[in-house]
Amino acid sequence: MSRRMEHIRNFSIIAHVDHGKSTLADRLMEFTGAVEEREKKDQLLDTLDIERERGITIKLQAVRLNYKAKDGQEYTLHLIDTPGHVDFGYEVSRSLTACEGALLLIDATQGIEAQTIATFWQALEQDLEIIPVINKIDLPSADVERIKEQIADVLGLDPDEAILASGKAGIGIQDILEAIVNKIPPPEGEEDKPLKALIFDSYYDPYRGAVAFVRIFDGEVKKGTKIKLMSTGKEFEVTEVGAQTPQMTQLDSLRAGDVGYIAAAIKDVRDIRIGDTITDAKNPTDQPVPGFRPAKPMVYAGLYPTGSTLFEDLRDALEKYSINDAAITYEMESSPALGLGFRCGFLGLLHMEIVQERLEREYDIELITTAPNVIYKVITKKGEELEVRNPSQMPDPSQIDKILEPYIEANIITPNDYVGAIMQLVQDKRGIQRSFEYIDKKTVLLRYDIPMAEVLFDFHDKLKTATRGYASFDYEFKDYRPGYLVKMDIKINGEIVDALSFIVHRDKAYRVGRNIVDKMREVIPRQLFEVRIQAVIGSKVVASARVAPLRKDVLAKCYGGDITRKKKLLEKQKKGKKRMKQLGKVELPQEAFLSILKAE
Ligand SMILES: Nc1nc2c(ncn2[C@@H]2O[C@H](COP(=O)(O)OP(=O)(O)OP(=O)(O)O)[C@@H](O)[C@H]2O)c(=O)[nH]1
Repeated sequence: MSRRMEHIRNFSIIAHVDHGKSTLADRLMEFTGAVEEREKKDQLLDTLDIERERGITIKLQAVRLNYKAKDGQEYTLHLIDTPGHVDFGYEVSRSLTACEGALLLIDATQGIEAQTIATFWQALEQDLEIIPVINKIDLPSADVERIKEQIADVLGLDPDEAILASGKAGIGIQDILEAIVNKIPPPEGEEDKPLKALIFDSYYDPYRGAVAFVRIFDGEVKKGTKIKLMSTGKEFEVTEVGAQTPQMTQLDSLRAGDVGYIAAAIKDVRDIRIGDTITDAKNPTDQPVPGFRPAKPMVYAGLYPTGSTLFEDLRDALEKYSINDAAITYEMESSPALGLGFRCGFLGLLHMEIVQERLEREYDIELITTAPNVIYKVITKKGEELEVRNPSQMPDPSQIDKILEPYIEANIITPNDYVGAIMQLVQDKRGIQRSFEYIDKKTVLLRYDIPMAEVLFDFHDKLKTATRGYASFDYEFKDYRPGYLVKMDIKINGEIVDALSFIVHRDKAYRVGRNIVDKMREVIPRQLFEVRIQAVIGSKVVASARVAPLRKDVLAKCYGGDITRKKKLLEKQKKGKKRMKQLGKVELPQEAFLSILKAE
C-alpha cells in the first residue's frame, strides 16, 4: 500500500429513514470546510428537487472531504451516500462495496428500526468496520441508555464504542471524524495493477454525458484512458475524471483507493450499469469486482397516454427520461381497451411513483397507469416456464400446471403492544411468520415471508395505521413459490377490459371481486346510459354492480342564459375529464384502474 492510500478513508452513513443521515452529512462537510455555512443549501447530498420534496435520497453520490486529524495528518475522506429506500437495495449494497467502513446512525428517540437492521446486515456482509452513532441526543426525549442496550443486544456491537452526536446541534462531529480516521482501515489495492473500478452510481449530465461514480480498487484512470465496461465489453475514451467536493471538480487522475467520477462521452446511461467493473481496454484486469447483476424490475404496470397526450409524446418522454434512469425498462404494448402504450418495469412501487410523477411534471405528459403487478412464473402442462408481466396475458387455465409468485422476506420492528394487530394484518396478507424476538423489554422484531403482490400497495400504510406509526418495515425479495392463483377479469357493459385484469388468490377472489365492483361503482361517473360492471373468473360472474344513467344534461341547469357560468361549468367538466379514458362509449377515470389495489 502506498503512503497516499494510508491517508484515505472510504465510508457510508447507514440509517433508518429520518434518523438524520443528510443532516449529519451536511455537518461533516461543513466541519471539514467542504461547504461554507453561507453557501450551504438545504441538504446538499439530495440533488433532485423531487427528492428534496419527498425527503428521500434516491441517487447515490460521493463527496471528497479533507480532514486534518488530531494526529496532525491530512486525510482524504470519501463519504458515499446510499439511497434510503428498499426499492434501491441493490444500489445500497454496491455503494457499501465501495467502502471500508460505515457510520450506523441511530435516532436516540426512536431506537433501532427495521431499516437499521437491514442496512447493518448489508454492511456486515461486506465486512465493513461499523461505527455506531447515537444521534439527536439534543432532544429531551433521547434515551441513550436504551439505545446502548439495543446496540449490544440486537447488533452485538460494543455500546461503549458508540459516539453520542447531534447532526443538528453539531455535537460529536469531531469524535465521528476521529473514529473514521482511527477505526476504519485504509483501502487496499495496487496502483501498478490493471485498472479495476466498481461503478456504484451513475447519472446523466447534459455536458459530460453519462457519468459513472466509481471506487478504484486497482490501477489508475485519467483523461485519455481507453476504458472497457466488463459486462458488455463496450469501450470508451475518458474525457474527464474528478471528485465531488461537493462540486464536480476535475482531477488529473483517480488511483487505487480513490472514489470519484469518470466521464467518457457516453450517450446512454444504460451503458453504465451499477455494479459493473470498468477496466483498461488495453491492459484489462482478469477479475471484475464480484457481485454484478443487472438491475431487475420487480413491478410492472401499463402506462397509456390520455387527454391531449399522444402515444408519440409518451414514447419521446420515456426515451428522454430513461437516459437518466437506467433502472426503468419499457416496451410497447397494445391494449384493446386502452390502445397503444407501454408496459414499464420498475424496481418497486416508489420507483414507479417517481417515474410517473416526473413524466407528468417534467415532460408534461398525461397518463393513465394500470394497477401495478408483480412478475408471475407459469409452468405450463407441457413443462414450459413462462414469465407473465401482464395479467391479461396469463395463459388459459386449461394449459396451466402451476403459477408461482414472488415472496419477500420482511422485518417488522414494533412496540410489543401492537404485535396482535400486526399478526392479524400479515395473516390477512397471506404472510407466514418466521420468527419472533424481543430486542428490548418493549420492542419486538418479527420476521415474515409474504407474497410480494400483497404488500405492493397499501401494506406500509396499513401497518402504520395499525401501530399508530410506531412499527417500521423493511423487506427484500426472497424466492418464487407456487400459489393457488386465478386471473380475474372485469367486464364493463359485457366487454372484458384487458387493462383491468389481475391475478388474485382463489380464497380471496370473491371478497376482492365484490370490493372491486363496489369501488368502481363509486368512481365511475354517471354517464348518459347505464354502466354495468362485473368481476368474472373465466365465464363465472363473481360480483356485479351498475352505475345508473344520468338524467339531466349538466348545462340544463343554466337555463341557456349565463354564458360565463356555462363556460365555467364546461371548464370544470373538462378538468374532471383530465384523467379519463374513453373505452368504447364508456369513460373510465384513473381511479377505476387502481380500484384493484384498494379492493382487499
Ligand atoms: N433534534 C434533532 N433533529 C435532527 C437531528 N438530525 C436530524 N434531525 C431532524 O430529523 C429529520 C430527518 O433528518 P434527515 O437528515 O433529513 O434524515 P435522513 O436520515 O437523511 O432522512 P432520509 O434522507 O429520508 O433517509 C429532519 O427534520 C431533521 O431536521 C439532530 O441531531 N437533532
